Amino acid sequence: MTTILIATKNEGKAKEFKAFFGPKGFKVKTLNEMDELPDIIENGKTFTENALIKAQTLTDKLKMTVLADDSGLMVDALDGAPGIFSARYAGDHDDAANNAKLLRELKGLPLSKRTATFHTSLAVTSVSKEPLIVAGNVKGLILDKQRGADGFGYDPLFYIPELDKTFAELTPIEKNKVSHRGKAVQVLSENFDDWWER
Ligand SMILES: O=c1nc[nH]c2c1ncn2[C@H]1C[C@H](O)[C@@H](COP(=O)(O)OP(=O)(O)OP(=O)(O)O)O1
Ligand SMILES: [Mg+2]
Repeated sequence: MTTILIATKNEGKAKEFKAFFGPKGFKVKTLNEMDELPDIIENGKTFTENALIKAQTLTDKLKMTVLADDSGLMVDALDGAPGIFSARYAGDHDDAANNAKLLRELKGLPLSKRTATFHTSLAVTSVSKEPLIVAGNVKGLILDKQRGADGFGYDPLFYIPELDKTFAELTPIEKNKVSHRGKAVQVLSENFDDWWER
């Protein structure tokens, strides 16, 4: 059985990928189950570069098949910030502080000008293979206060007008149908088997 390592410590993310690779006959592991990890310097200028750096560094060191996700939020009124710096927007990796900072930065701006895009880049790497790279995006609006209790990160502020709900008001299955990560996984599912057999 081939093992695929999901290059994340975020169990919420990992769960979605386990649901995808488990039925394909892969044994799925996350970084939380590895004891020796190389230092990974995510110094890319794009989500895709960072996902690729994470995945390829782990494949090179561990000789394993690896999937890495790099994702984040781009707010139009902030010229695309926080972007690749989404996890550390307010300093630490702290969702509450990040959301508070986002609300401060957008204070007073009407809803129509609070447009934003969530992005996910996925990179899959394996020994002596070219990387497989896919992406997904979703557009929404940043509310002026949080709504909903599910999800993680910026979910309580990210509002989908068509659903009249934030990501934090959706079940995981509902979120997957419309989210950046759900769309990227959809594209992955259309390309993975061909790439793996190549
Ligand atoms: O669906 C999402 N719903 C809400 N927020 C989200 C989502 N997707 C990414 N985000 C935010 C959270 C974090 O502030 C940053 C991701 O950063 P990102 O480096 O990809 O993930 P991470 O550090 O949580 O986990 P890891 O690097 O171990 O995969 O963007
Ligand atoms: Mg991260």
